[in-house]
Amino acid sequence: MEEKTIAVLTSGGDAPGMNAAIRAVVRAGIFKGFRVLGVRRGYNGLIKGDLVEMNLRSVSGIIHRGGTVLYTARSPEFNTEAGMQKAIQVCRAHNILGVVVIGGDGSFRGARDLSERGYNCVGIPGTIDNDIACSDYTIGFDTAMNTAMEAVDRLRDTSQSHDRCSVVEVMGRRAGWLALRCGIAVGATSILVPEAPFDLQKDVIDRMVENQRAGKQHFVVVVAEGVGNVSEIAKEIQTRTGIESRATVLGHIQRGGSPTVTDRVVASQMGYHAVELLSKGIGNRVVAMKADKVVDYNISEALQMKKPFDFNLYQIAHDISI
Ligand SMILES: Nc1ncnc2c1ncn2[C@@H]1O[C@H](COP(=O)(O)OP(=O)(O)OP(=O)(O)O)[C@@H](O)[C@H]1O
Ligand SMILES: O=P(O)(O)OC[C@H]1O[C@](O)(CO)[C@@H](O)[C@@H]1O
Ligand SMILES: [Mg+2]
Repeated sequence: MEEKTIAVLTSGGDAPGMNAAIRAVVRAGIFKGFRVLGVRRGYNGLIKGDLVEMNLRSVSGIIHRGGTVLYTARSPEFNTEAGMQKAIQVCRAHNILGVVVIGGDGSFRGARDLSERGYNCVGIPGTIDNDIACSDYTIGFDTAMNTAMEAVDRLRDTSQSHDRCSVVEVMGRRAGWLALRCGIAVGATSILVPEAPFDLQKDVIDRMVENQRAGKQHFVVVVAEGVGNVSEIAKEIQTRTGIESRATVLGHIQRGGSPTVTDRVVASQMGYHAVELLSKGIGNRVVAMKADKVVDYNISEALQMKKPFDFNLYQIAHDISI
């Protein structure tokens, strides 16, 4: 009798906690009697057949490590019918009946397409952006927030010593979740996110001047990547307020590092749940966290959902930062 085989891959930007998810998938898979294959470098590995046999020990000592031991990639080829067909041939050749895809929304589109062609896929939200609409939480978000917060705490030390304004860019091309929470945690004077329109004069400059009159001498402005160029924003702030302003881009530092407890635990729960679905012959699902419960959704439905930005928290940040 042929062995039942499942595969696991990581795709899109890496996120701390992806390794914990891989570990859970491999261990749960073996526990449920599957042969488990690791696919290297996302969908590129599925196209090329870059597969590695996973056993209980191949995921030892990785739960605390950032990045992904399976490597990750963005694969334009998988987005084409020819690329998809190559991947299907590889799945067929290795008798793969299901694939766990750990990644973001783009990766889930690939998982949906593969499911529609007969290969059960289950997505696990792994991205520091927390921008998966169907899930309250995405693996990597907590670690990234803490990394960004610690970095801005350090910036604050120097901006305080020099009576400066620190304009800090945190990651998030289309999502301001990281900026919002990090901004509150560091007591930023202003937080700029792509979801909320802003007026530089009213929402940043006037607030700084008002705060300065009340005795504040240093400032932190947190800006999400998608909002615009932080060097230009810093220059504009300096010109209009006369307060010396410096820009810092935190960049990929936010994607690395050892995952927090939250990321390790959520990754373990989601990995286990994904394997449970596959073991019941269920695919075309995204695992999600809703009100502290692990649930799952149809991928197409999940991709159509909208995640309303937390304007209430945004307002709180605004009101308590004067
Ligand atoms: N519409 C699609 N159809 C098939 N595959 C897709 C599609 N969109 C994306 N993919 C595949 O998923 C990969 C990852 O997508 P993307 O680069 O958008 O990252 P992501 O998973 O959204 O993660 P993040 O945005 O957090 O970095 C793409 O390189 C591609 O291989
Ligand atoms: O590392 P790359 O490919 O430049 O992608 C950067 C993007 O990926 C993310 O880190 C999400 O994975 C976004 O916050 C950021 O905009
Ligand atoms: Mg994405």
